[in-house]
This record gives sequence, C-alpha cells and structure tokens, in this order.
Amino acid sequence: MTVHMHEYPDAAALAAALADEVSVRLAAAIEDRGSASIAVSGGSTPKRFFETLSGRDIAWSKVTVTLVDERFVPPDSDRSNHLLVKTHLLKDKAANAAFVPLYYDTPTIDDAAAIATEKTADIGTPFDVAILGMGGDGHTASFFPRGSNLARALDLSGPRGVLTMQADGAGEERLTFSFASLADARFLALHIEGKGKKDVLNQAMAGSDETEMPIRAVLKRAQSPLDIYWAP
Ligand SMILES: O=C1O[C@H](COP(=O)(O)O)[C@@H](O)[C@H](O)[C@H]1O
Repeated sequence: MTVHMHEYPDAAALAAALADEVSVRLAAAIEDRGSASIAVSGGSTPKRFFETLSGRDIAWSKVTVTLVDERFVPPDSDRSNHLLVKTHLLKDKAANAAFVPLYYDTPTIDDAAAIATEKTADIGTPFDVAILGMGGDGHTASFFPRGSNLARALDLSGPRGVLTMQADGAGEERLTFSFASLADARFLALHIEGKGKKDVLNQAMAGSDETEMPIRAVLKRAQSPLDIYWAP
C-alpha cells in the first residue's frame, strides 16, 4: 500500500493544492472518458476545499458528484452532508454539476441504501476521485468503530454500493459506500486538519485492529495509492 503525505502550512494552502489536484483529475477523466465522477465526505473539514473547488474552471456539466457517506436525515437538515455539498460546492462554476444523493425519503434506511446503490451504479466503477475524511475516533466514511455493519462494509471482496451503519458515536443511522466502492478510486485522498487528527492518524498507522479504528483499512488495504492532505 503506497501512501503519499502532503503537508501545508495552513488550511487555505491545503484547499488550493487539493482543489488543483482534483481539478486536474476531473479534467483528465472528461478528456479520456467524456465524464467524471467524484465522491466527497461531509463533516466540518471539507468546507474550504469545497469553496475553492467550486471556483475551478472545468466542464462541470460533465461531472457527477456524490457523497462517500450520509446521515439518514432529509437534505434540509443541518446534519445533512447533502446540504453541506449543496451550500459549499454545487455553486459558482460547479453549479452545473450533477449530484446524486444517498438519502431517500423511504420507510426504512435499507430501502434508501438499495435506491442509492442503484442510482450510483454507473458512476463509481471506479470513481475518478474519492475524498475521505476521518473522525477523531478513527472512522472514515461511515465505517465507525464497532459499527453494526462494519465487517461487511470493509470486505474488499464485497459488492460496490451503499450500506447502512449504526454505531455509538455516529448519531443518526448512516448510509455509506462500501470500502470496495472507494478503495480503487483513480485518485484516493484523505483530507484531515489539525494536530489532533495527525495524532489519530499516527495512532492508526501504528496499529492493526480495524474494528477499533476503521481508517486502518484504508491505510493498509486500499487498492489505489492514498494521498493524505494535512494542515495544522
Ligand atoms: O461523520 C462524519 O465525519 C467525518 C469527519 O468529519 P469532521 O467533522 O471531523 O471533518 C466525515 O469524513 C464523514 O463524511 C462524516 O459523515
């Protein structure tokens, strides 16, 4: 497993560098295959990166954006990753990008996962770009420590698609792409900021129990090289 570490003096420099690289990757995909796909994370970290990327001059009408994971909440909830992406990425030059949500207003979360799997079947085989985040507990996407569906989610021999997840510390029930859907992205990045997250990353690199820190699956078993972007 190859890991490339990219460190920046501040969050603005990181956002610019990551937006540069992602723009190049999306433009290359459009050039090569006529369209591009990107799966992004939610949480608090990606806002500045989204704002920067939304100003980049690429053929956004040929780009499909989706989420690495989502809470089972409607898109007007302030806990929604969809709302985050709508507010900070799908605007300016990126306003013309297509967006495929993971949340659907269905009786059960399993129904929503099935619809999300179907709706995303054509765009992530593999994703041109997947940007992961990481929580202070070592979760990434919605691969939470001791999560209800963690073994299935981390099984690289499993199918592509969207799974459900419940876990202490996750808050709402979650929808998440499986590791098999993300691990072979043509550009696979982990975006983290702050000394605390660097410490968590170092702790993850030093151990092997994926149930305790699911980010270890990405660090050790992703099929694509992993580019880690960090700023204090
Ligand atoms: O729950 C989530 O958290 C992680 C990390 O979020 P952050 O606020 O610490 O940046 C995120 O990667 C994931 O997509 C999100 O659903």
